[in-house]
Amino acid sequence: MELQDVMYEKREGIAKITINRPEVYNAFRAQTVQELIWSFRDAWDDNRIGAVILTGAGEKAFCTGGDQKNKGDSGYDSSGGLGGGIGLEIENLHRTIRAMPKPVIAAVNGYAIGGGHVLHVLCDLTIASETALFGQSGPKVGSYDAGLGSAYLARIVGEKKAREIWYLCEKYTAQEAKEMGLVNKIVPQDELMGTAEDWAGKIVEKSPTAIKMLKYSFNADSANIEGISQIAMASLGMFYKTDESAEGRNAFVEKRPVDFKKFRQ
Ligand SMILES: CC(C)(COP(=O)(O)OP(=O)(O)OC[C@H]1O[C@@H](n2cnc3c(N)ncnc32)[C@H](O)[C@@H]1OP(=O)(O)O)[C@@H](O)C(=O)NCCC(=O)NCCSC(=O)c1cc(O)c2ccccc2c1O
Repeated sequence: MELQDVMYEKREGIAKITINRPEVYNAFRAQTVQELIWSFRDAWDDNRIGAVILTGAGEKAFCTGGDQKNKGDSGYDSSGGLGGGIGLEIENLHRTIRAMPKPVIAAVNGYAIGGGHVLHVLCDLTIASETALFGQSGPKVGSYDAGLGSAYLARIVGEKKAREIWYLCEKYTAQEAKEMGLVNKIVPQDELMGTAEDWAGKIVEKSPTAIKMLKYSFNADSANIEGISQIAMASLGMFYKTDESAEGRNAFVEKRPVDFKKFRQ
């Protein structure tokens, strides 16, 4: 596959996948998600690879979720089909990160917001730069991830904190995220990739079968949430067609305060 939105490299048993859309803070469009799936699947299929690092280009953002400028009145830019009605194959991307038998390390170099936050949550490990900022934003922009993005998040940070994260849509520092158990390690920005590579290298030295079985075992406990995700994504496909959802996207794109008052019933 010819990659436009993603950079993909493999070295010494480690695959590195970089979302490369810094002009929109590494927000993803349908093409980006397809390229991410392709890259993860290649790393999955390559027996020389033992661990994957996911990061974002530049120093501003890891990923800020769905590209709001590429979102039309019925979802993102590639509607229907495998996108399940939301126009993005995000559910397949989530499943691929979880199902691949090799640990995925998120190297969070800036904002991890919205669907970008969900991506790091689903990675096996998260290493953050001191300047990283974390948070959900769906309810501000007319969206939600009512599957793995909420229920699996609650497994990590606890029910109260997960509800706070989604209901208030605040941003949290790397230190706050670490205290919640969302981040494994914080390092200075210029040490981020070196540390991620160091951790990945330590994994690559281990028994691949042991690592695979451990990942499957950790996943098994939350596997039922994938069923909830299917229902959530299907409902989102319908929600994206509403004026309420459009108001959230329009307010962001038009850089104005959002007004959901008229949708309160
Ligand atoms: C991340 C920010 C807080 C940064 O704010 P700051 O003021 O520092 O910078 P700017 O706002 O000026 O941003 C710089 C530049 O980048 C553009 N940009 C940033 N994020 C996006 C984005 N997501 N889409 C499109 N463009 C973006 C921004 O417009 C600027 O460009 P200019 O040309 O105008 O200079 C702040 O940027 C921010 O809050 N961003 C929005 C983040 C957001 O709301 N994301 C969530 C969207 S919903 C989502 O991600 C989502 C994805 C899924 O896949 C789902 C799947 C299933 C269920 C739900 C999903 C879901 O909700």
